[in-house]
Amino acid sequence: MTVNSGRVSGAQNATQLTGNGIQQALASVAAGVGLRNVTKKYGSVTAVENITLDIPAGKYCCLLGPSGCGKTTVLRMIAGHEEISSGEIFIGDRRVNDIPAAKRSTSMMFQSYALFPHKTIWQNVDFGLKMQNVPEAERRARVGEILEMVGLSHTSDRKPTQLSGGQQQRIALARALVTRPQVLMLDEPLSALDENLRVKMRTELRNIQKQFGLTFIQVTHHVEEAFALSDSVVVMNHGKLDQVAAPQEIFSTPASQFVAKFMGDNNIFTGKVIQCAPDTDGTDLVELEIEGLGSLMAKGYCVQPGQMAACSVRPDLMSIESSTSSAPTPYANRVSARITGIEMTGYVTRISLMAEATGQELLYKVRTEDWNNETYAEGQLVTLRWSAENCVFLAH
Ligand SMILES: Nc1ncnc2c1ncn2[C@@H]1O[C@H](COP(=O)(O)OP(=O)(O)OP(=O)(O)O)[C@@H](O)[C@H]1O
Repeated sequence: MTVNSGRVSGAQNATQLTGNGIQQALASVAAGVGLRNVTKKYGSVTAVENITLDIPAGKYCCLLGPSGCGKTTVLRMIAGHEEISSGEIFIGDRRVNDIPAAKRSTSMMFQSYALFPHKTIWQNVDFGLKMQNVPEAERRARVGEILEMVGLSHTSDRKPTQLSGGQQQRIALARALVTRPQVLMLDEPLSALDENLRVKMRTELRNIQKQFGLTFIQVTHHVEEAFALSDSVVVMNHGKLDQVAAPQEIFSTPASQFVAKFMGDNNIFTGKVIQCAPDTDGTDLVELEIEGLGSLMAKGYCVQPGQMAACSVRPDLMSIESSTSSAPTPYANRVSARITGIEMTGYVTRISLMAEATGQELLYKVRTEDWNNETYAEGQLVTLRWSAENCVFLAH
């Protein structure tokens, strides 16, 4: 763990600083979480609908989705802060439906840190142990140990306002972990931080989770954050699970139009399935007829021809050629589009386009270094092209 000053502390040094004691203590209690057909209704509002989910012990899982999709409700139900309407929740082997929050062996870390302003850092971290009536000598050892783990022993006499945002966040983490929870819940823990600190702190969270083999479940609506942190991402849509998979899989093979859209920049085309042919890798090559654009080829699992469906292509997996080019290309998919905007964002340049025939807005992303060798200009008509392999068929 690196603090603002560049000093090395916490996660990287934890074993060295504290021996294996704390590592073993934390890792040995980490437990998986299971939800079985869990539903939550608030009056006529169904916040979470019949979800079944397994989060393995020692893994980092992010609940990702737009505002109101039910992420926080899932977190609160696991923690026991919200009663479930039906279904079952397990932490490790324990069915916790009827176990109150304080006895579930979970801890929650909030966006606002929720540190007590009038207590010292030491007292803040000690608070949970005191509530659990842990004997004083043990409390002293455990608070000292966890403060060392996050590299902030020297701040123990200070008040929270005398710490930086990043330090406060680390104290909030220490306070959540000092009780040695089986599962740590994190409710948007990074959203109060500025961009630079957010990236630094998410690396620290991930390092600590990995090094100590903890089970972390985090709520976020930031795609990049979920990708950077998670072993497994749970994408939620209107109270249901749309996709549960490793970040790489969600990025390369979104399971639904909703997931493809939520990733942000994907180009999505909606149309009718014309025909399918089995491909050598067990998937199907699917031909879609897109009104105004003609035929597009995608990879996925076929549905009944005639059915409406969609396909999605990432903006970095397209390429561009002059509309006057007559050279044959191996690309199955070609769309004529006009450049409407060029944005250099650093490593990547984003080119906005509009499909000439339909007016659909499209996005092409390219390494700035490569774009600088091109002579395309705003207003120019070009051809966007991409292969069937890079085009994901989306049945729903
Ligand atoms: N106490 C409540 N009473 C009534 N409806 C609620 C209550 N809490 C949440 N809801 C509703 O349940 C749905 C899911 O809410 P939830 O807070 O879980 O969403 P979320 O994905 O965490 O959203 P956000 O990212 O904005 O926090 C929403 O429609 C919300 O309005």
